[in-house]
Amino acid sequence: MNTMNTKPFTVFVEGNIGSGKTTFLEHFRRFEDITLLTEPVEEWRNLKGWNLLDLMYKEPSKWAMTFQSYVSLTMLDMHRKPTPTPVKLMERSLYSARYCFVEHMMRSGTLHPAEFAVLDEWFRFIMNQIHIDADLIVYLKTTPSVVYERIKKRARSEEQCVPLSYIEELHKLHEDWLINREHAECPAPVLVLDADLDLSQITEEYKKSEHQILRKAVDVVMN
Ligand SMILES: Cc1cc2cn([C@H]3C[C@H](O)[C@@H](CO)O3)c(=O)nc2[nH]1
Repeated sequence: MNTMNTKPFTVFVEGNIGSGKTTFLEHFRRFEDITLLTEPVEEWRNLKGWNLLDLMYKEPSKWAMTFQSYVSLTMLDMHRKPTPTPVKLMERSLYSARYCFVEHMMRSGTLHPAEFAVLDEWFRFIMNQIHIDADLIVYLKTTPSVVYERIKKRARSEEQCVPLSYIEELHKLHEDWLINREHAECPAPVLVLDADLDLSQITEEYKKSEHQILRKAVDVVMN
């Protein structure tokens, strides 16, 4: 239990669509000292009966603003959720929302510059007023062609029209952020895992992060 109400050791799990984030989080389900917060996709698929994810993929220019506004609200809710454990693992963050998805939608013209300006003001306000920070980012690094095949196999209905070019552009934005470190506002150390590995081999990769995350959890509890 995180009885001293200290801030938990916070980990963001980041990566492209289909990079295995949910699978990675499930690997930690068995540790009672870790709170897992998976991406609230089901909320994006059903907000009072509206499937915003599907609307966004079907008519991006019309629905990207609405979708990304709601994504940001649900991510902020996750960032703010009180955590009863010394460690908190979150799937994605307001950072990947801004630096990867919103950035791409602005660069590709899916978001009108005025819409982008509003989303960027919300992001800046939240960063200045609420101080959302990570102690560690786990980056599930993948090759676009590998995750593209997984997306096809996973067959989440809304994603079937996603072209490889979109995956490649999202990959580049993740690399700019997490490998080239282009955004100083998010200084957390990054642990890069090779997420191209298939399920049978990737457990070794997860064990690498397990040690680093759990050791930090002990530090948080002991100090
Ligand atoms: C923070 C954030 C997550 C996220 C996911 N998505 C999409 C990518 C996947 O198809 C689906 C689930 O991750 O939602 C998005 O368009 N914008 C996002 N922003």
